Formats: sequence, structure tokens, C-alpha cells
Amino acid sequence: MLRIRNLSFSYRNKKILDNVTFSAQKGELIAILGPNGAGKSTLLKCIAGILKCQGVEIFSKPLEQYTRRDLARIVGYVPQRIDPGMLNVYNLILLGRKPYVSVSPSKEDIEIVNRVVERLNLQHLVFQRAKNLSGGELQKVSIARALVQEPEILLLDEPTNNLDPKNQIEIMEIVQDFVKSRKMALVVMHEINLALRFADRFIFMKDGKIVRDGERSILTPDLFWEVYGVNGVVKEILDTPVFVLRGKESPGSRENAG
Ligand SMILES: Nc1ncnc2c1ncn2[C@@H]1O[C@H](COP(=O)(O)OP(=O)(O)OP(=O)(O)O)[C@@H](O)[C@H]1O
Repeated sequence: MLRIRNLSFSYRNKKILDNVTFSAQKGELIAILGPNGAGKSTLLKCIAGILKCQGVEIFSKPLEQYTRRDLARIVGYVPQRIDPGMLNVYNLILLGRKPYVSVSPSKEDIEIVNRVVERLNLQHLVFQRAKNLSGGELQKVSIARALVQEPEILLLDEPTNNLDPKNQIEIMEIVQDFVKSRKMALVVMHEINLALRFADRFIFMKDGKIVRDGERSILTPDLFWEVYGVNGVVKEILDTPVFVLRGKESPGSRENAG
């Protein structure tokens, strides 16, 4: 579905992505993790077609061969922040149908928007000015706008940032639901515990490179040390895998790490 091959990207001669290679399939919810500045957002922007890069293929077709409109029907991108402008919530979400609308929204466009509004419990907000929403509400609206695009791939950049725990879970459940309908999501995130709970696969980046890619078993003390320079470990607590941050000192002995 998505194939990234030897993707490199530079900002004014500064290499930000360095030979990134991975593939992803339908049904995968992939967490992209790593320290600040690792290149995670840049990677999403390349896949979303916002930054011009070579090495991204979707459904075996190079990204640069898609028109903007066609790409928007396949890839939904939720940035860290959106500028809501002066629109009300309903019209902001309706913007997501733009790749399908020729003159004015059809009955089907309206039905799709209404369905997503209901699914995300946004009914009470639809007539509000989007700029007056709380951070969590605006984040949901931004996700709704991407969902009404009916994309195959959802790219989310730190969608749970600044959200309270209940909203964090709600947002990740929405993404999980999306993936269950034979779609795929790449989610840039810093909350390791949320990733442990929701992701099927973990891609860790550092200095523009993928340093590890795999299932939960890759989240070892060595990995936390290598990627973040912290002493951390995943423990089962009440049948739930939990990331425990022990400090900044090296994990040192095996005993200390376990
Ligand atoms: N428009 C830009 N011009 C120049 N450099 C940029 C630009 N955008 C990002 N960078 C640089 O690219 C590097 C990677 O940034 P990016 O936002 O992709 O990292 P990230 O892993 O998403 O970080 P964070 O977790 O802090 O959001 C950083 O060093 C950043 O300063």
C-alpha cells in the first residue's frame, strides 16, 4: 500500500531525512516515535505530498505522479495545528470533501460529513466558530476533516498533544476504528504508553534515520537508551504494558535494566 524507498530530504543543505526505507500495509496502525528534531513530521509531510521528495510510492505509483486531487482522496493528513480561519466547525469539516466536490456539495457529501460528525460526537459544536474551540475540540475537528476525505491512509502528527487522558484515548480509538476498516494510519507521537496501547508496529527515528522498526518486543531498555538517552523499561502492570522512565543515567547492568 505504502512503500518508502531510500527517501532523503534536506532543508538548505541540512539533511533531515537520510535514506528512510519501510513499507506499510492495510490494517496497520504504526506509531512513529523518536526524539525532538528526529525528522518525524518531515517524513509525514513528504508522504502527504506537502514537501517534494522522491522515494514514496502509494499503491505502486510514485507520489509525484498523483494529482493533488487524487492524492487527497487517498491520503488524509492531520497536522500538529490547523488554522481554523473564520469558518464554523461544519464548514471546516466539509472542506475535507473538496477533492470530491465539483460545484457544490452533493447529498452524499453531506451524509458523509454528518456521519463523521456523529461518530466523533461533534454535533453540539457544528455551528460554533472553529477558532473558539478548545485544543482538544479543534484536534477532533481536524481529524474529522481528514476522515471525510475518505482516505486509505491517515497521517497524524502528534494528534494527542495537549489533550487530557480521556480525549487521548478517544482520538486513538477513532484512529483504531479507521484502521480496522482495511485502512492504514501513521501516527507521530511522544506518548509511549499510548503507542503501546494502540499501535501494531513501532518505527523509531533518530537523526533522520529509522533506527528500529517492529512490534512491541523491540521496546527494550537498550532501545530507549539508544534513541532517547534515557533509562526506561516496559513492564506489565495489571496486564497492561507500561513504560517506566527511570531516569537519564545509563541502564548499566542487566539487572538494573530489567
Ligand atoms: N521549514 C524548515 N526549515 C528548516 N529546517 C526545518 C524546517 N522544518 C523543520 N526543520 C528542521 O528539521 C529537523 C526535523 O524536524 P521535524 O519537525 O521533522 O522533527 P520531529 O521529529 O517531528 O520533531 P518534534 O518531535 O520536535 O516535533 C529539525 O532540526 C528542524 O529544525
